[in-house]
Amino acid sequence: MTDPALALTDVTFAWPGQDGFSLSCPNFRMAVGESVLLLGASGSGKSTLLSLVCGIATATSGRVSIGATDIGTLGAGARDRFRAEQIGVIFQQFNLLPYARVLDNILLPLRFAPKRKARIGAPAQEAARLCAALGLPDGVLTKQAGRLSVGQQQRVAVARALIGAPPLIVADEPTSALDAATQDSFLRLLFEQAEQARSSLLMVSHDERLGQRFDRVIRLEEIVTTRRAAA
Ligand SMILES: Nc1ncnc2c1ncn2[C@@H]1O[C@H](COP(=O)(O)OP(=O)(O)OP(=O)(O)O)[C@@H](O)[C@H]1O
Repeated sequence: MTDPALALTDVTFAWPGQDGFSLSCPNFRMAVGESVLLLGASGSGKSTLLSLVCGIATATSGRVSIGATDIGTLGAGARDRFRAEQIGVIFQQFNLLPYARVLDNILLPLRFAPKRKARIGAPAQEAARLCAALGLPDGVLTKQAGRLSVGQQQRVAVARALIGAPPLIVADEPTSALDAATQDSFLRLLFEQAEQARSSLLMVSHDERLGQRFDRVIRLEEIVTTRRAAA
């Protein structure tokens, strides 16, 4: 039997601190190649859940598995390497290095992921292919990332997540800064490239209009129970 792309089983987690926010997720699974949109209001715990999926935060109890690997069994260094190899992350604020060239930003995850790098013959050519497929202009690879428009930076963040075809792409509100027409073309390009790489795609958003393209649309409260320690 094939392992799911992602499986959360009996997961609990609490942020430290007096007004600690905690959540539990008894069971959430994504099949290989599946696309899922998780909807939730601001502050409902979407980014917290993604941090658990990426191993940036570690569950207090339960299991978070990517493919066959329970990431809770990995030490901090091994978890960082595993994330670089297996997960393409698109952050809400893109997290590009503004003074570095676009090319260096896109190739950054490969530096920590030799197997992901080995999947590509020529990294610079693959970066150029992704930029063209994502509608970025010729010559963009040598530009400083911080000098691009917001929409272009968003596309660079997608190219960085997709390079080397990681099995799982995780995206935190990646369209929040775009107008409706740009959102649509951005999502189309993201889906095309994720499908080509056969990556599963987990996106969180508060925007219900994004749902049409996804295999499944789930409200966070369907899979997660949250609590705040202090009222
Ligand atoms: N690093 C942190 N340390 C302590 N508490 C945190 C931390 N990050 C988030 N929280 C708590 O977790 C709660 C949920 O936040 P989270 O960012 O997961 O929600 P969200 O649904 O992604 O919100 P938004 O849509 O506004 O980004 C917050 O209200 C906050 O109290």
